[in-house]
Parts: sequence; C-alpha cells; structure tokens
Amino acid sequence: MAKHSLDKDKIKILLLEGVHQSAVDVLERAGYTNIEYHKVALGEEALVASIQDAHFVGIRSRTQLSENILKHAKKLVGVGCFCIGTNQVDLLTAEKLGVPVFNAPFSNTRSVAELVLGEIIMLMRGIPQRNAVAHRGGWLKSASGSYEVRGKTLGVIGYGHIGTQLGILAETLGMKVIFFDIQDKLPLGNAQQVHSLEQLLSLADIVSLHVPETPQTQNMLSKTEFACMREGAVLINASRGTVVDIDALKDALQSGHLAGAAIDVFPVEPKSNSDEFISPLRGLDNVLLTPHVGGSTAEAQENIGVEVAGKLAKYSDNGSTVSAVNFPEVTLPQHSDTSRLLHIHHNRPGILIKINQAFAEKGINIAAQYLQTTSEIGYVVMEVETHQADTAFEQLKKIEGTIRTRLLY
Ligand SMILES: NC(=O)c1ccc[n+]([C@@H]2O[C@H](COP(=O)([O-])OP(=O)(O)OC[C@H]3O[C@@H](n4cnc5c(N)ncnc54)[C@H](O)[C@@H]3O)[C@@H](O)[C@H]2O)c1
Ligand SMILES: O=C(O)[C@H](O)COP(=O)(O)O
Repeated sequence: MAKHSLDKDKIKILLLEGVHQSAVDVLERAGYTNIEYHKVALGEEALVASIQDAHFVGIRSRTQLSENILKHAKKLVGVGCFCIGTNQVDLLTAEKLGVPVFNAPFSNTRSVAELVLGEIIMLMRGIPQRNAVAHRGGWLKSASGSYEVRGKTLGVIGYGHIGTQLGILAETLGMKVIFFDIQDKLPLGNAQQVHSLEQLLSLADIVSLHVPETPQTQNMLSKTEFACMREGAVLINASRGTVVDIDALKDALQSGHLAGAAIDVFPVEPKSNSDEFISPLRGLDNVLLTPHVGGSTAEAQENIGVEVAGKLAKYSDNGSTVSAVNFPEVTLPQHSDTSRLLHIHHNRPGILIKINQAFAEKGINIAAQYLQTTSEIGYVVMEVETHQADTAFEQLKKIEGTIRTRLLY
C-alpha cells in the first residue's frame, strides 16, 4: 500500500457540479476522506476560495478552469473532468504548472448517440412543432412535412466515439450514413466517408455534429454552410455550442430552408438550473431545445464517476498518468519495497543527467526510472530505497527547471 508524503486525510479533493456519488465512493474506498462536495458549479469568487487549498478538483463542463483560476490553485496536483470535453480547462497552463488533467473519454458516448437517434426521428416527423401547438391547445394532425427515417441520409460531422455509434444505430433503422472527419477513419457498417464538409451538407437529410471544441470547429456551421444544406434538412448539435453560429441557424430556420433542429449545447449556457436560459432559438416551435443533457443518464454518470475518480486516485497513489489529456503518459507498476519520487520539470536538455548526478553524489541508488516528455514538460518517476527517499526528495527539489516534485513512500 502506497504511503504519501502527505497523509491521505490531508489531501483535499474538491468535487463540483454534482458529480455522481460513485466518484465519492471510489475516493473514500481509496482512503481519501477530505472531500468538499458541491452540487453546483461555483461562481468565480467561491471557486477561488475553495480551490486555493485543494489538491484535486473534479468538474463537469460548466466550471471554467482558466489561467487565472489555476494560478490561484497553488496546491493543485490533478484535475478530473467528469465528462468528455476538456475545453473548459486551460490545458496548456495546467501542463506548465505540472497538473495533469484526466477525463472520461467513452463513458457517456452511448447516451449521446441514443438521444440523437431519438431526435432524428422526432425532427423527421415534425414532432417539435406538433407538440408545441398541442400545448397551446392546437391540433396539427397532418402528414405534411412528416417522413420516415428509413432510406434517408444521415451526415455525421466528426466520426469519433459518438459519431460511429450513431452511424451504427442509424443503419439499424435503414438509414444511409455518410461522414466527414479531418482524419481518415475506418467506416463502420456501410457508412461512407466524404472528403469535404460541403459535400456532406449537400447530400444529407439530417446533419449531426460530433466534433470537439477547437479553434477549427468554432462557427463551423454558419450562413454559407447552412446555404449548402438541402432544403428541408434538419440539424442536430450535441457537441459544443461554439460549433454553430446560432444567429445564422435562426435565420435558416425562420426562412424555412431548414425544417428543424435539435440543440443540446449553446455558446452561453446557464451556470445553474436556477439561472435563466437565454437563446435566440427560444420560441421557435420547430426546434428541440435540451439543457446540455446528452451525456446525462444514470448509467453514464455512474460510470464516469468510477472512471475519473479511479484515475485521480491512481495518480495520487502511484503517479500513473495514463490517459491524461495534457501530460506525458507514464504507465507504472505497483511499488512495494521502494519509495517512489515524481518529478515534473520544464522540458530542457540535460535535466535527467542533473538528477542522476545529484543522486550519484549522495550515493542514492535508483532502482527504476521512467521518463516521458511533451514539448513543454518532462515527467520522470524514480524508485529509490526508502531510507534514501527523503535525501533524494531534497535533491530533486533543488534541480534547476523543477516545476514540482512529490514523494510516495
Ligand atoms: N451534449 C453532451 O452532453 C455531450 C456529451 C459527450 C460529448 N459531447 C461533445 O461531443 C464531442 C465529440 O465526442 P466524441 O466522444 O465523439 O469525441 P471523439 O474525440 O471520439 O471524436 C471527435 C471526432 O471529431 C473529429 N474532428 C475534430 N475536428 C474536426 C473538424 N474540424 N472537422 C471534422 N472532424 C473533426 C475527430 O477527428 C474525431 O474523429 C466532445 O468533444 C464533446 O464536446 C457532448
Ligand atoms: O463533455 C461532455 O462529456 C458533455 O458535454 C457532458 O458534460 P456534463 O458532464 O457537464 O453534462
């Protein structure tokens, strides 16, 4: 069992945005009992107050860990995004501060694909507007603008974990699937890759976005792209709000060029369930608006809690950074008879030599050494005999270029 230079009950874990109880259970079972739990995202001031003495922080998509916030988090050792997206974290700043960021890359993908599948059917039948009219006492019984999905073409933009699953599910309903991705991807089922966004938009009856938020995907669909879409086509966005130019979408819907849309993510989202949702799309009957719930199912949230909490506990216990999104990935075996030292440094030539020299001068024998780097930082993990661990730790702290170092007994 790993022993820490800091006792586990002194390691503060801040969990925000109501991450699933399964996360708390995993951390407590691993011996981490100093957990500050909030059901909501914190405002900037409260976040700064809570994060400044936290060693780990767990968030979902609402909490912005900006450069400013991260710089207040002087004790921060690791970040867990209990979701897929990591765009809410300033990953480069975290990396430079020696803070790995972990996420759950798969656990909610099936939930998103299922929601989108349901929305495809609802939109193709014109259900959002029939539902809205019925709520106002109207009765829109008509086959006009109502279609089966069988035989229709689904265009998937971003053929990753969600896009591929959606494609397979859509094919089971008899749909034809085409996709556009910046990488060459293995088409699953009978799906076909097309080689330009314009081609996809001109062929698809339903367009569904599944790309991450990046500089390239910012307003990826705007006025010109909507004009490329087929008359009467529908759009689904359950990726990120910044990917669609919402005003241009509103125009395309109001002009009747697009028959409908289902939007789960927005450029600006309410910070809590008690804040007002403001969007130009409010009041459009042919638009399904959902409050960023694509991944919000009991199954997904429980699995994410277990997955991300497990990664945080593992990094804290033994230094493993496997699947960190901004950090050199080091896979580590369990250590028992030795002490383990973790050293994060600026990636400059000669640091490993300096460490080895400093240890040699003190007669410290290195039992094992693992190193990985990115262009910004290096992460070296060493095992030494326990009676030499404190001396080794003191030597490591003095190495020029050190960002942070930790000792696991
Ligand atoms: N609504 C929700 O609750 C919810 C839940 C989970 C994920 N998401 C969002 O969905 C996104 C996709 O999730 P995923 O698991 O499928 O991710 P993924 O990384 O598995 O797939 C993303 C795909 O997009 C492609 N891509 C990237 N940039 C592109 C571009 N400019 N043009 C075309 N293709 C591009 C990538 O090559 C990749 O194949 C996530 O990044 C997240 O933001 C939303
Ligand atoms: O990135 C994700 O996984 C989704 O956007 C879900 O985010 P949430 O955990 O805030 O619902």
